[in-house]
Amino acid sequence: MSRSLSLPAIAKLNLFLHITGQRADGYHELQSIFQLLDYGDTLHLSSHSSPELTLSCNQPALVNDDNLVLRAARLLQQHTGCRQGAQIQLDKVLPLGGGIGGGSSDAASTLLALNQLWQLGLSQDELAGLGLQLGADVPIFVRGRTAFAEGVGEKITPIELPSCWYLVVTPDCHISTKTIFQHADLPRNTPKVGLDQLMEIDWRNDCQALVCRLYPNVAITLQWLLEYAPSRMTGTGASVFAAFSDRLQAEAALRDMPAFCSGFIARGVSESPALTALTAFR
Ligand SMILES: C[C@](O)(CO)[C@H](O)COP(=O)(O)OP(=O)(O)OC[C@H]1O[C@@H](n2ccc(N)nc2=O)[C@H](O)[C@@H]1O
Ligand SMILES: Nc1ncnc2c1ncn2[C@@H]1O[C@H](COP(=O)(O)OP(=O)(O)OP(=O)(O)O)[C@@H](O)[C@H]1O
Repeated sequence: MSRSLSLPAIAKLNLFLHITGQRADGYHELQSIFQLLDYGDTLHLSSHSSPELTLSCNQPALVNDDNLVLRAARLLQQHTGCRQGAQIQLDKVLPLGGGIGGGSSDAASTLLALNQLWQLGLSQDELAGLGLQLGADVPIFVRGRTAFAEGVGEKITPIELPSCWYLVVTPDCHISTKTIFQHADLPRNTPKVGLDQLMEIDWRNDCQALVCRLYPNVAITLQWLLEYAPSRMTGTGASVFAAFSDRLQAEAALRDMPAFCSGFIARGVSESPALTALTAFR
């Protein structure tokens, strides 16, 4: 029997990002707050009884075997031995390589949706574990909560933050996460501190100074946004963001952004709209 489901795949911001060490396998240990937003891509999925997986996308260049949507679907088939397949359409709106987790969120929503459509009954812990094999940012989207995160981002403590509007602006440079994490000049020894203390100090992103040096357009964009409100970079860039209590103020800034940028405004949410949609589907 064919079943269908549409799920959002929303963006995240790293409200701060501390790099606290490096593991033996090269991955970096972090402390961060992942703020989920109510804005992102949409996935439309239909299951069928043969194992083929097909992907279509409004950005045809993203249709390839390495797309995280297909990698997530294949991983789920391999892990469970499931012989069902799916036709998946990805409506992509999030910028690529923006530090807002677009690909990771697509992967997480694919895992959540196919677990439902194929009636696999995997727990959230199992799906988060599978997600971690695809990328460090995938588990947070599987769990679907704004959270304080440690480890490589997989040790998650949900938190409630005051609701506000975020302006997210992405300059026209594509930054590879791997390149930044492998750079010799990246600071890697910020001391680990408790969440209570982190809520008291000024927030910063340990990747920001290096990225601004390597990509002048990120530095220019940040300087521009700082005229409106306290601003920072998210993840390994290239996007920068600022919080506003009033949407109109965020809109005024968006109208003025540098010509080489794209941007959007979104509300910070405690629960991912993907999780909300999934609960309604059950
Ligand atoms: C910067 C963040 O976005 C913060 O949320 C994430 O840590 C990045 O997560 P991601 O994009 O899912 O990254 P992955 O696809 O897992 O890793 C890409 C590459 O970045 C490096 N990497 C990534 C995450 C991490 N904690 N340490 C690392 O050193 C690794 O070299 C890896 O090969
Ligand atoms: N579904 C997908 N959407 C976007 N990019 C994808 C997808 N699948 C694979 N990719 C590849 O991953 C690269 C990085 O994409 P993504 O948008 O997730 O970066 P990012 O926002 O920097 O992520 P993060 O915040 O997790 O570091 C893209 O350039 C693209 O080649």
